[in-house]
Amino acid sequence: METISENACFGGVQGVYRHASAVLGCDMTFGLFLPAEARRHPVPVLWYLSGLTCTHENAMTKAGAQAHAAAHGLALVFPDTSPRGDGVADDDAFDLGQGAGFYVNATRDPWAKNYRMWDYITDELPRVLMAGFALEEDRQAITGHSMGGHGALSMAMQLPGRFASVSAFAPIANPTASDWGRKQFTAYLGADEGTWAAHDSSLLMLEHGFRGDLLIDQGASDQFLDLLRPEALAHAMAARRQSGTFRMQAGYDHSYFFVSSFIGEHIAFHAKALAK
Ligand SMILES: N[C@@H](CCC(=O)N[C@@H](CS)C(=O)NCC(=O)O)C(=O)O
Repeated sequence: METISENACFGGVQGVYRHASAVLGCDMTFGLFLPAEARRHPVPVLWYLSGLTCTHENAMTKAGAQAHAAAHGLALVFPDTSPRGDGVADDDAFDLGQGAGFYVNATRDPWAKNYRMWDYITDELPRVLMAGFALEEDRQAITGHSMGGHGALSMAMQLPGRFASVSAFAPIANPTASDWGRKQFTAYLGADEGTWAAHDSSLLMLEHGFRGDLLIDQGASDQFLDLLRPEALAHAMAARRQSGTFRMQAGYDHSYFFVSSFIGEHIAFHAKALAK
């Protein structure tokens, strides 16, 4: 693993690191914030999965998360959103290919060779992190924005016991019924919609729910509401009688101004769940 940068940040360190990913078949870059406590003992960790067009850098520089993580003694992981590089398949559209891995393991060409973001986030990167840094493997939580909210919710529901809590900012809540989902699942997973359900938070909510603490924030003035379909997840939570909070935030759009407005509440929410 190569250190790209390490900067002092709220008493801790904001690092950026690169490693060779065997799962994705390319080099991957991630951001990791370690609070001051990590110098003395392993600390709990909050994963932040980003949305379309993002690298590890967007949330790391725009969400304003580090001050809150430092206050609660939490580490933050900021992974990239897809495999990268000249030899990795891509598409001209911003919502397919590099920057748009959708947190699935692709089974269709040309994507199958590198696009295994599910395995990367749930298996390979955790092993890299736990081996290399002072992190507590049994105290993890997950959040994400948009496509990353979809990834966070899917992983939390599919991996019971892994995450104490899950939250999401404007998640792609019902991708099997949205052009942010149907297009990508057709490309990555093929036309058989039976394989898609495992990656739809509203369907997973109806089938599994989440055993742990759950918080969703959605801007009521989000320009992508018709693609995100928050109502499907809200209906599923009610039908499942899922404990948790779903908030429509008046006036907020899809941007990082929305994320940064509520990140402090999300981090406090995860810190409380991780302290149980
Ligand atoms: N570029 C796309 C929108 C992409 C977009 O809004 N991406 C969100 C996540 S879905 C994001 O976080 N963008 C990067 C940023 O704001 O830093 C468009 O104009 O339609």
